[in-house]
Amino acid sequence: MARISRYYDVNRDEDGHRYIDVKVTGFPLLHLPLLNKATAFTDGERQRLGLEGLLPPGVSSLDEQKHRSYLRFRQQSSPLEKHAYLRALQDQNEILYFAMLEDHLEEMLPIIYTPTVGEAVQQFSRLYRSPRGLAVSTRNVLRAPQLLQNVHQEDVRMIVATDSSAILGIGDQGFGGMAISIGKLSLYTVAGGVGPDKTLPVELDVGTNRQDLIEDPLYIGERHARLTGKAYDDFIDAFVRAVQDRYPKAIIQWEDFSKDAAFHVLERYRKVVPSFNDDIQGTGAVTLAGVLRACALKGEALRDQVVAIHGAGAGGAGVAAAIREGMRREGLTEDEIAARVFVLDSRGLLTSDRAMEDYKRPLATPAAVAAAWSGKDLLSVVREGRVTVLLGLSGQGGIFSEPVVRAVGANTERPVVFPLSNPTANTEALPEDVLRWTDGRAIVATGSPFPDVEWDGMNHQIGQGNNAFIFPGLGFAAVLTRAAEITDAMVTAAAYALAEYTAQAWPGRTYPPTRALRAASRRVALRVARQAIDDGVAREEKVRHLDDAGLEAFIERRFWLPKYLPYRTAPGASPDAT
Ligand SMILES: O=C([O-])CC(=O)C(=O)O
Ligand SMILES: [Mg+2]
Repeated sequence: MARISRYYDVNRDEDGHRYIDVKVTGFPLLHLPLLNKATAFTDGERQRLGLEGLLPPGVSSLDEQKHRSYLRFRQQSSPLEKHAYLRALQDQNEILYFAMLEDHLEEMLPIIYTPTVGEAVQQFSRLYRSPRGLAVSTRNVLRAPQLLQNVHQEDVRMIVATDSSAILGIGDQGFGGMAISIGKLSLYTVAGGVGPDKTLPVELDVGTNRQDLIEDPLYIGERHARLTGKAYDDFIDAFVRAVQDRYPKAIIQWEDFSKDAAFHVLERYRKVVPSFNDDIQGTGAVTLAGVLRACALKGEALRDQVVAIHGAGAGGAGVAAAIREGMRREGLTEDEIAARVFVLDSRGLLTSDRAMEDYKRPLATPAAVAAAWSGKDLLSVVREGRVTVLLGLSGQGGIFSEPVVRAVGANTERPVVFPLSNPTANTEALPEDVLRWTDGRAIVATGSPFPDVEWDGMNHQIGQGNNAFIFPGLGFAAVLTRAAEITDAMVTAAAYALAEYTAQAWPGRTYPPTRALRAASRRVALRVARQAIDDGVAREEKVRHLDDAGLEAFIERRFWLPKYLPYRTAPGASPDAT
């Protein structure tokens, strides 16, 4: 018997079929999103579970419910309205929400995730309707163990936690970052196979430095400046300890922490609790995968490229590390790599003789390499460094100007230009401009979704280089293998798995279309699980001796799918007991 929730367990009958033992009946049952089947409760269930008269007489199938909900979805007048509609559905009936998402993934992904989730973050206090996830804040963190006890789920395996200090490319968002944790976890379920009963979105509300939020009477977060230094560390320590006590099998995904905090938190905890930073490692891996594909399309190797990364926050630093690792694997020495990977922050090229934050030091170009260049700004670096691959992680919309993109185009027949910042308004250049400025020669991918571009009679598909192609498979593999730690090699394996899958299933593209997110995630999960076993961090006995076919079957069997199970009442359940 699996302990799932304070309110129900999943059991198997004599024939091995799964059913749910509910400990709640009547009205409260209709208000627990993980249990509510709404009009799909059968007549027998309605009688046994105290629901008669509380629902309209018609009994619907899941398919009929999906149809009804989809029609309503289509009637919503804007992406944000659609987002609010889907979130409300998720808070009423999670099986239906995920079943519908699965059917319409390509259409709904930009609604529940980037870019619309960016608006939902900004409007969070105004859109707020019902509770979801865990709100740890400066007023309750001392009681973190009790907060975790208040969560009804008994076996959480996947947590996405943000302190909202650097949401997407839009900065400090206070409590609103909760929407990102919620959105990422929807992808864990629909693409990564982690059941919604096993996921927990978390907002670490350490305050906000946004005076406009603090003064907004409708703001629902803590109204004071962000904790820093020891107070910040104590806060996160208390959270991590409480998670370890209550959910010893949980993996944590750190999301949207601003640059220094991102590295600090990752390094402080990655060996304490299995965890990874999505913006450093997930973005790094997804970018490496797309650049490897772009090189293959060019008929060249990564080792032949010169790469400029504009933006030295968590994403930029993670991408630099991933590209360097890719070059290392193709046989380049550290000196050769240092002369081929250039990272720029808002003050220009990072060179070893310049002042900069500690975490940027390893990304700096030896001063000698750029000593004779006329400037350290982006255009000079592209021209004088002979850059062939330009990657945008700056969060600055439009920063890839026409002269910059043309300069990359002058260095190579097939320039690779990835404006990766999110959401859409932060994209460093519009795909159609990049293609126009390079006479259709560029290979373009973006972080947020963009439609295909027609140029000179040719259709150019714009790949979505978003960490959504990495984290669901990476996290799912970590959950299934019960990884003691998420190693760098596991993250790199995710990158190569995505490139391999794309080459096989979608040749000619840099990234798969988002409708293939689930297939891509399964391949990522397979390769990451293998790497976890090879690295000796897989604590799950059952996977350690499986060959690839066995591992694939194991992943397949554990992939959660949205289906209604039959209900029985658990012994001792009384009507209306909660
Ligand atoms: O959420 C996304 O779309 C990708 C991501 O992690 C970010 O931009 O911070
Ligand atoms: Mg992020």
